[in-house]
Amino acid sequence: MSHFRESLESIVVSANQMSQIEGRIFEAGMPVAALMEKAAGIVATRIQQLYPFQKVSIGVLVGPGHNGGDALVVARELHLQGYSISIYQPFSKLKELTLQHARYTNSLGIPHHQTIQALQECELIIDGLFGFGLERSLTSDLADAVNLLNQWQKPVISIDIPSGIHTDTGAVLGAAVKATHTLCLGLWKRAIFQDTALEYIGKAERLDFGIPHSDVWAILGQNPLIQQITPTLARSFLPLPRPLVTHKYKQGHLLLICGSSRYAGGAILAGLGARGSGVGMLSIAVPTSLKPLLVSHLPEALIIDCPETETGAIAQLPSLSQYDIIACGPGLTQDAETIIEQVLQSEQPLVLDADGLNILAKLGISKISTRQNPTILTPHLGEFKRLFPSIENLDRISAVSEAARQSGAIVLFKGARTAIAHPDGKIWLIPQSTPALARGGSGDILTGLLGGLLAQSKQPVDKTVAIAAWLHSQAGIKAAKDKTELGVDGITLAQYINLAVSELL
Ligand SMILES: NC(=O)C1=CN([C@@H]2O[C@H](COP(=O)(O)OP(=O)(O)OC[C@H]3O[C@@H](n4cnc5c(N)ncnc54)[C@H](O)[C@@H]3O)[C@@H](O)[C@H]2O)[C@@H](O)CC1
Ligand SMILES: Nc1ncnc2c1ncn2[C@@H]1O[C@H](COP(=O)(O)OP(=O)(O)O)[C@@H](O)[C@H]1O
Ligand SMILES: [K+]
Repeated sequence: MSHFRESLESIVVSANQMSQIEGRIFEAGMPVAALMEKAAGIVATRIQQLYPFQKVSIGVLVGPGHNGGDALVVARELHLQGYSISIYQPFSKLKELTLQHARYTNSLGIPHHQTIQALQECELIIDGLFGFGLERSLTSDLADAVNLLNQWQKPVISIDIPSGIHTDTGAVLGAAVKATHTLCLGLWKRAIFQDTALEYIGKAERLDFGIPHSDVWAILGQNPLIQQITPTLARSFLPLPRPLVTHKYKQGHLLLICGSSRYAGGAILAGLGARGSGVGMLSIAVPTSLKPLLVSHLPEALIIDCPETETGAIAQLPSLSQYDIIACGPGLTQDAETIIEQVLQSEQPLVLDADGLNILAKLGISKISTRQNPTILTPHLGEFKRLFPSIENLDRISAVSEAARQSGAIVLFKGARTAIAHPDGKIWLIPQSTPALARGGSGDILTGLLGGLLAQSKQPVDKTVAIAAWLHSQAGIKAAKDKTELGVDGITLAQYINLAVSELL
C-alpha cells in the first residue's frame, strides 16, 4: 500500500465527520450518484473476489437511504455478472437516488420482496439496510426480520457497517445484523473499534474509494483526534534502531513494584513483560520473601527485597530517584496502601495497574493531579468503574476520553478493543486482538511491557502506551495462531512479544 493511501488507514471518524467529508466532496461538484457508483462498484468487485463462484444465490437487503442505494448498485452489478439475486426491500419510501436504482433493478427482472423469508434459501446475504445515517432504533417488523436473518447464520457481508449498529457508539439499536464480513467504506468508523459491536462486525475491511485527503484534513485537522494503530505507526513509535554506542542505563531503567506472598505470580509475569520490551535495566521491588523466586525466573533483573507487612505485602520502598520509569500494581494486594502514597510522590512517569488502581480509587483519583510527570492508568472495566464512578452510560471510546480529561492521566482502557486517551483529547485505538488474552496474567505482562518501552522511548508517552498495547495484542494473536486460543498463558504471551516486534520490522 502506498504511503499516500496508508495515511488514511489510521483515521477513525464519527458519522457526523463522515457526512461532513462527503458534504465537501459533493459541494465541490462530485455528483452524488457518481460517488455512489464508485463506492458500490468497489464493494461489488470485492464481493466477487470473496465469492467468485457465480452459482451462489445472493440476497440483498435494501434500506431507504444511500446505504440501500449502494446495495442496489451491488445487486445490479452482480446480477449482470450472472449471480442469482433476490432483493429484500421493506421500505416503500426511498431517497430519490435509491428509488431510481430500485426502478432499474426492478426493470432488470431482479425479484424485490417485502418479507425477509423470501431470502431464506440464499447462500449469501448483502446488508445495505442502514449505514452511517441510522438515527433511531429499528422498529418492530424490521427488528423481527433482522433477528430472523441472524438465526439463519448465513454468511453476511455488511456494506459500511452492520445495519442496526450505531456508527459511533457501536451500540445495538433495537436489533442489528450479525455480519461475517463488514466492508467499511472510505474511512474507518468508530463502531468498528467498540467492544459492543464486535460480535456483529465479523471480519472488517476498509475499501478505499478515493476520498481526497484535503477533504479529510479539512474536517479532521492535520492531527486527527482519533487514530488506530497501524503497523506503519507502530514501527515508527518503537525505540529502534538503537544507537550503536550506548549502554544499559541509556536504554532505560524500569522499576517494577509488584507482588505479595499471596500473588507472587503477578511480579514474575510483569517482569517477563518487561523482558519482552528489551529494556536496558530492570529492577523489581518485591516483598523480601519473594526474592529467591524472582531471581530464579528473571536472572537478568535486579531484585530489591522490601520489608513486608504481616500479610505479606510490600511495607516500605527503597529510594525511587534513580529510575526512569516506575510501574506499580500487579499482585500488591490492598495492604500496600502506604507504598502507593509514596509512588504518587515520585517524580518519574508512573504506570499504575491492578491493586495500584484499586488503592488509588480508595485514596481518590485527585491524588494524581499534583504529579509533575505523566501518570498512566491501565484499568479493565471493573477497575475503571471504581476509579471513575461518575462516568456512566458512555461508550468505551467516549468513556476513556472523559476519564483522561477528568483525571489528567493517560488512560489505557483494557478490553477486547483497548482504547488509550490523553487528557488533551487524543485517542489511540487498537484494531485487532484475541480473546485468548481473556486470561489471568495477561494484564501483568502488559504492565511490564509498557513500563519497559516507556523507559527506553523518546516518543511522547501516549504513543508509547499505544504501541505497548498494540504489541501486546499482536503477541496474543500470533501466540493464539500457533497454540490456539487456549494456549496463551502469560509466559507464552511474553515470549511472543519479540516475534511481534520482529515481524513488524
Ligand atoms: N452519499 C453517497 O453518495 C455515498 C454514500 N455512501 C453510503 O451512504 C450511506 C449513508 O447514507 P444515508 O445518509 O442515506 O443514510 P443510511 O442509508 O444509512 O440511512 C438513512 C435513511 O434511513 C432512515 N432511517 C434512519 N434510521 C432508521 C430507522 N431506525 N428505521 C427506519 N428508517 C431509518 C433515514 O430517515 C434515512 O432515510 C453510507 O453508509 C454509505 O453506505 C457511500 O457509498 C459513499 C457514497
Ligand atoms: N476478549 C478479549 N479480547 C482481546 N483482549 C482481551 C480480551 N479480554 C481481555 N483482553 C486483554 O487481556 C488483558 C487482561 O488484563 P487484566 O484484566 O488486567 O488481567 P490480569 O490482571 O489478570 O492480568 C488486557 O490487556 C485486555 O485488553
Ligand atoms: K449496512
